[in-house]
Amino acid sequence: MAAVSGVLPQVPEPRAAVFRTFSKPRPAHARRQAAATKRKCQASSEAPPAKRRSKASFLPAKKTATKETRRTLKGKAQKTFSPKKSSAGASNGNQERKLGVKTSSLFKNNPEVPELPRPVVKQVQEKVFTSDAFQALDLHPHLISTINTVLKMSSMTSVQKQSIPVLLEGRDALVRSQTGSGKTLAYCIPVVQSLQAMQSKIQRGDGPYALILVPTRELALQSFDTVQKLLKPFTWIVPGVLMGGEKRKSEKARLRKGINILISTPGRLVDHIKSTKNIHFHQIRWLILDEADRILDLGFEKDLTVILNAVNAECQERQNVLLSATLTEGVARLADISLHDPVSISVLDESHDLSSPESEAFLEASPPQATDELDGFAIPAGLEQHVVVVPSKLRLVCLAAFILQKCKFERDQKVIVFFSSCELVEFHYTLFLQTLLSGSGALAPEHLPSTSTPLKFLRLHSALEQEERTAVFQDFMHSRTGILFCTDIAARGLDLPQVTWIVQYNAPSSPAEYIHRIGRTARIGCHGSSLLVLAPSEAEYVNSLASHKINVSEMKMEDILSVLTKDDCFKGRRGGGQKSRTAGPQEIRERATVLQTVFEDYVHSSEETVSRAKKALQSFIRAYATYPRELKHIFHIRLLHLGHMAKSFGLRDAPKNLCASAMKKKKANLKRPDLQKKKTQSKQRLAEILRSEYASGMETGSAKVRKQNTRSGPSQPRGTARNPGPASAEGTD
Ligand SMILES: Nc1ncnc2c1ncn2[C@@H]1O[C@H](COP(=O)(O)OP(=O)(O)OP(=O)(O)O)[C@@H](O)[C@H]1O
Repeated sequence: MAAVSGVLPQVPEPRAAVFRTFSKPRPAHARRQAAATKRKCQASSEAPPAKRRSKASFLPAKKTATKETRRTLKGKAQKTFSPKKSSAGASNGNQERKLGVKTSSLFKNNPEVPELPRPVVKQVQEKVFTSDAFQALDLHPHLISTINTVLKMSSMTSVQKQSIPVLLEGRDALVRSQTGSGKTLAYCIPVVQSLQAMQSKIQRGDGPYALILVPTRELALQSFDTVQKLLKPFTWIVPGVLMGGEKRKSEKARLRKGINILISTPGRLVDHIKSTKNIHFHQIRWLILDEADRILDLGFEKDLTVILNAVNAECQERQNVLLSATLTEGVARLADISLHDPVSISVLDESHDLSSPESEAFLEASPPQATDELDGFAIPAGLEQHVVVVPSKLRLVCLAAFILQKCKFERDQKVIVFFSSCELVEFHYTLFLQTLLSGSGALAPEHLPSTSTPLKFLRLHSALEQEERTAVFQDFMHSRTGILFCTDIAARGLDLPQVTWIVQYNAPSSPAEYIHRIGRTARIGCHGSSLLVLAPSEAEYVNSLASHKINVSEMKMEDILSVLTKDDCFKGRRGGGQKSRTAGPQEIRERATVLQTVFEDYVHSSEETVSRAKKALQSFIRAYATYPRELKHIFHIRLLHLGHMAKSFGLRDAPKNLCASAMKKKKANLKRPDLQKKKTQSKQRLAEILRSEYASGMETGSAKVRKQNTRSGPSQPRGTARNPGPASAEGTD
């Protein structure tokens, strides 16, 4: 068992203070220094993480931007929404008049789709499997037979082959390998092996021997499931999971009885540390941080400090293991000073020669050197990445066409679509449910897609009731087909079998999140594809990805839209009911316009639906404002055409007060100091909401917001979440 390090060098980053507490209690002067840094951290951690910190605002940053936006809005009012003027070509205008729709031209006045940069990058790759069987390891025979018969696995993956022996030796470790390469078992097997082998047999009442922290509730359930299976022959070791959304009382009871391998989200564990007498850590032998880079994110800092202080106060020696597909140099540096003699395990193959022995993995005794983000992360070999550039007005029809293509005209497709906020998920989920599903929609029954494969829409985000969240997760997990709309809560760690496509409808806020999102497909040596949707002004993002060794190939929007010619439910009245044999660009445009009209008709069918669309648009703009500084030159509100963007929410007009009212409010607030205090409070509340995924679900702040949203009661669509409120641009909703 590794002894943990003593006095640590001073590290300026606030995160370092948290990380230091991996160590056992330190001398007084170091403690004083750490306390001061911790106070600083705590103060700073009141605010949401830097990339989410910018206040949810849709105010243009500069005067010039204001002018531009006004011009945009004015222009929009003049140019669009007049059936006479609408022109996807003259014939399209005719068609619209015939249909009596108010849809403006989707294909006019769009910015030119730029030629995409084609940087040549050599992607980092890893070999997933080895030829070595688990029998090669020094494991209890019952554990091996459980792996073989219950988990139905025979040979080890590269990361398992490298990690398991090292961890069984008692070393601290930093483990990095690509998504879907078997990291969960890489730490679960050594934990179970070491605990079952303890000389004095573990008693349930001893409490936790291993603490596994994961960022989301679904991941907690998933890891719990794996541990439970491995423990089948070792019934005296009791696993347990703590996560937000469950009744605190029942968790307390389970803690009282005893949990030996405790899997938890940080927020919920902190709640129990603060409020549950029966929780103690004096037996802890293992501390595991799965998705370590996420857990060490600023948003978790406060919780992690509480947890590590509680553990350090009671336990002197333990093994620390940090794992992720995207361990950055920053995390490695912190680990270097905090862990005891850690081993860095990185399964990399930059040579692309997957057959060479060196390609399997390399192992360094010390110091740990997780590759810097800039060096690139490994991407599964079976993953084909695509990008499509779509003018803002056409985003919605393009997404719908892509989904129809995959899930209606192809078999056994399972698609995950990532959005940047809960509100966006809710809006698109309801819209597609109401318009594209038989019997429920704005399309007249004879105009419904003659779905051979029925479409199945699901959605997952942190504002759903836990019960529904778990049900959706299980449903999608066991479905052969389906479309899951979600936020980044589904981006990390989830192992959903047979996902064929990942769509990033809103671009992620970092290359790491890009890697984790696409990593929900092409797992454990399988094949899969991903599609990133960009606006013309965002095309430069391809270069940004390339600088992280991420290679995407272009897909053409016209090719995606052409699926609409496969089903005559999208045909206008012109040209009778026959299926068109030769679908030219004009035909595609007309059909896209019909589909857009269906969306717009639904959105404008009631004040309620218009209001929801407006809120979703606002949520999009707020999330857009949270891209980190280094991406602001690509993702900046000033670069967006709000009128065009409104169209992608089925709105016929850009909400006029979108910018103006927000600006008025800001000016008025500046003159009223009494409101400044309120503003700070609401900022804090926003921070709470942003972090709700990791919270216990018992905080008063977030509960209030949920309650407010519940009040909308009957007006909410079926199954609508309690709080699809403001959410971050990534994984914290
Ligand atoms: N040795 C093995 N043989 C066959 N399948 C395996 C093996 N090890 C793990 N798997 C399976 O591979 C899948 C991915 O494993 P896991 O979820 O642990 O990946 P991961 O590396 O943690 O991914 P992520 O980085 O996305 O969290 C799971 O379905 C798991 O059951």
